[in-house]
Amino acid sequence: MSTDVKINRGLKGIYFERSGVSHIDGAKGELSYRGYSIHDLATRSTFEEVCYLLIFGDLPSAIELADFDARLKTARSLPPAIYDIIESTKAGHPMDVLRTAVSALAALEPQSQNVGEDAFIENGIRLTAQVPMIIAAHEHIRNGRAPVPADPSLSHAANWLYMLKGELPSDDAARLADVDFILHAEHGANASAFAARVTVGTEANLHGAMVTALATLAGPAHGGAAEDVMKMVQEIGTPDKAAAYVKAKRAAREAVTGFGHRVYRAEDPRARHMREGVRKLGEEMGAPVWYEILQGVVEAMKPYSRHGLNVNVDFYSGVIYQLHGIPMDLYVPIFAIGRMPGWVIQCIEQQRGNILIRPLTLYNGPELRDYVDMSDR
Ligand SMILES: CC(=O)SCCNC(=O)CCNC(=O)[C@H](O)C(C)(C)COP(=O)(O)OP(=O)(O)OC[C@H]1O[C@@H](n2cnc3c(N)ncnc32)[C@H](O)[C@@H]1OP(=O)(O)O
Ligand SMILES: O=C([O-])CC(=O)C(=O)O
Repeated sequence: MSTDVKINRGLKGIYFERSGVSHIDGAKGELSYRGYSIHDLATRSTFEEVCYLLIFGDLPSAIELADFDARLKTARSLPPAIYDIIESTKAGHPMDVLRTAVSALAALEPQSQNVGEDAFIENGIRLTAQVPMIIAAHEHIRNGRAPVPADPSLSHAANWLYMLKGELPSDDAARLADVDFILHAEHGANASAFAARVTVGTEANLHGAMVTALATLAGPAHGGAAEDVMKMVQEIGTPDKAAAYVKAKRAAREAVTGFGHRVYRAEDPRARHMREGVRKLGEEMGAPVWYEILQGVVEAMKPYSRHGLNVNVDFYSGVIYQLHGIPMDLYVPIFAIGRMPGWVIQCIEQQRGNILIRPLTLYNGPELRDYVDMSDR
């Protein structure tokens, strides 16, 4: 057993592949998709345009966008058996229900077994349209209501809110959801995209990779952070208690949720758009206290920021969802709605010139020893 092997636990700082999709400059706190700054995309683009950009590599022309939008809208349907599966699992966490339903779609829709780039694009577009339908249907079914059918006249974000709430969202609410999806759409070799790539590396189909990605996103160190931030804000209760909360967490050497990132050593560039969203929405709704609590935590964390420890994308998103009256356990599924195109393109990149992803673990168990029969143990 070699002892001089360098082990990179958590694959920190390791390049395992090349990717032409998103670029993250962790030191400067910059992010771009296909060469376009996240700030331009968040202020000037729509989620549909960003999906097209991520999957096909360039911003769409008006005709290309209309065609892509029509494909997404045509895909807004679920086999009836999915509603039965949601009914029988309705008491579970929405992320478990979503993952189970996506897994069932693989068994129910024969085209999900197809592999190759065209199949991944086709199945990726279908799943991108179906994922919000599953989440919204579950929310209605668990509350004893019938699911709200999709409205083909609405954008992806507006239709999501319409299916969830059963009423047309305001333009501002739809745009905020649209921006949220754009900001969450893609982020390189994050844990869930990496997990999806591992699945595709075995030549498995896209639905299998999406199940892997959903399972991986659910954890509190990744997509689960927004839900935990909202719980933290509720626990803190009033802005004057934020400093004491942070002090106690740091004294116990516990992580403050919504802070920290494997790659960023400056503020996550996505956070600024969500921060502005919380501030504006809180003021408009006469509930500025949530924003004030969050800013109290940011202030109290400053002495601990020597490693560039800063807020990440999910520090502000939970409060936006709360102000929209969305249940806390839907926060991770909302992240998944936005991340669909990122996962799809990561899987497409993986299967171009595919290679099995199979690193090594350095053995540190017992030396070879003699087998002892049961009667002698
Ligand atoms: C969309 C996303 O997935 S973004 C991430 C969402 N997750 C969260 O918000 C959960 C809270 N954050 C964390 O748990 C971590 O920051 C992670 C898991 C995201 C990243 O962890 P790592 O890459 O292992 O962080 P890393 O080890 O480089 O941390 C550097 C230092 O900052 C500290 N640190 C990191 N995150 C936090 C935090 N949230 N609160 C307090 N201290 C922290 C570490 O303890 C470490 O300090 P030390 O050197 O004195 O021991
Ligand atoms: O990149 C990461 O490690 C996590 C993250 O911010 C994301 O997936 O959006």
